[in-house]
Amino acid sequence: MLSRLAPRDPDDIPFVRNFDKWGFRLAGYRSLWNNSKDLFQDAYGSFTKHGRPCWIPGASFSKHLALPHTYLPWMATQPDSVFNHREAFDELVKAKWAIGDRKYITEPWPTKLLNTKLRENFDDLIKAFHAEVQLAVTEQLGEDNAEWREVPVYRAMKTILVRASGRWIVGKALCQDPLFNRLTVAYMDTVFYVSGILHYTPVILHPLVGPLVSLRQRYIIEQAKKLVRPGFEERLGYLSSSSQDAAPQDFLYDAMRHAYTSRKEDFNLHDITIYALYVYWATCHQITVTAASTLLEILKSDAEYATTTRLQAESTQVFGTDEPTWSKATAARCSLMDSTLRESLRLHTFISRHVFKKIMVDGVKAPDGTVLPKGALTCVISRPLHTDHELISEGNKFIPFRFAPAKEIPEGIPTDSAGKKMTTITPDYLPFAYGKHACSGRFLADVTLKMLFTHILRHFDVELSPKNPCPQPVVHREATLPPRHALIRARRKIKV
Ligand code: HEM
Repeated sequence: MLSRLAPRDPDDIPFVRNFDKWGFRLAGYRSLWNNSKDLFQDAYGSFTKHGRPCWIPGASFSKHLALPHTYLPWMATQPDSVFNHREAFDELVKAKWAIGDRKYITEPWPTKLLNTKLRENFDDLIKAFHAEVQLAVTEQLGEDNAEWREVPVYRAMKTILVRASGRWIVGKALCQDPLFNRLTVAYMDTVFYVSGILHYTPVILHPLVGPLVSLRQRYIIEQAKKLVRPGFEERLGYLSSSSQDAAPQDFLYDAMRHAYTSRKEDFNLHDITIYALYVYWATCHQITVTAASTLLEILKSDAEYATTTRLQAESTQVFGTDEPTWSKATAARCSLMDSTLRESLRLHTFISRHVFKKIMVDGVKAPDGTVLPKGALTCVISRPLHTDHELISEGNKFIPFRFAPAKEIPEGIPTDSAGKKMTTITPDYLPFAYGKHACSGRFLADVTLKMLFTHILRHFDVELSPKNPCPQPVVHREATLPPRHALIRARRKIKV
């Protein structure tokens, strides 16, 4: 039935809210600016939920093609030469201005390097993160076991995760340098600032506006290069040495070695610094949003679900009272924590759409016969899908343990979603995207988030600050973020 109704000509694909028509066009772009939540809900409810693609208002006064999530298994079989995610990201992020150049996104080698590291050195990455996370948490939450410390949760999570991830990105010395970490955070924030402004600037003006809005980013890169230089020079020595055993095991060295042997044009301080900053942005931003949102939700849901008590009990059951030993296997045993994280990702992903691709060729035909136009930037609308009451009960409510194995779900909690893991991707759960370019770091994110929260809950009393008893996520244009100034208070537990 659907295939008979499917548009055979790309020009027949419908527009949400008729935004192609005069009178509706401006309203469409205005909604993207000030009410994207309702706009995406309409596109999902009227079209994509029912298996039909539609055009939605897109970046820089363009249009994007929202595809039904039911296309995903078919899309996953298509090569990058048909659906390309790097080209889509370049267009969305405006990499030339926001990152420093297009190549940092479009070149596949840094991601390949990272994927190899994630595959072959997973345990070393966990060890590096573990070594740093305890110091980073103490730095943010303090050591006082008498007085509460008020902590801005989003900033604290960002600082902790940047410092701890830095251990495997740039090594111990640099990841403990507060100035370098501040520059890294500033770089990450400026990526969004620059791409956000260009998102709402007509393309024709980008060559004028781009250089101006990216001035700050270029300054940050120059400052970061000064701090990376000693580590860069130290690593140069190892490149020519016959013994690699003593060489640093971080991304900085991996990137230098790769550029030295296979990519001479990138073998310089400038490019290697930006590749490292780009890796921070790609690996730390989403995990920070998840960490801050999850901590706030754990505390907000405590009264109804005894969330902190149950998570603490689980950690004692899995690890006893000794310092936990972390691996994929021990993390997998923390099923209540796993469920809490999946619930947080379901409700609080940073953006409302996922699986961005650019169609690279003519005549691409979807399984229902719809012909998709070359050049279109496609996405799958995710937030309304994640919260659809027909797919999940009480879809808009944070229910921390709903995904735990059925026998562990406390009484009174819906069991229709039992047994789904945080890292298991399906066409209706897209925080990590879908297909062969889905997040390859999700298993590391899984272990590191569990490590972080387990450490906090075991060593600190934590509660919401009385100054903000019920902090709510903030919708900013297309992004949903934890409230920037939300405070928690923390106090070190007294050792017994
Ligand atoms: C909660 C935390 C995280 C979320 C929600 C997340 C989400 C995502 C998403 C949506 C993509 C797909 C982008 C696309 O459609 O092309 C992605 C890609 C990727 N992520 Fe994550 N990510 C997280 C943490 C991490 C971490 C900690 C790492 C590494 C240590 C990582 C490494 C990667 C890599 C390498 C890719 C590119 C995969 C490829 O292109 O083949 N991510 N991530």
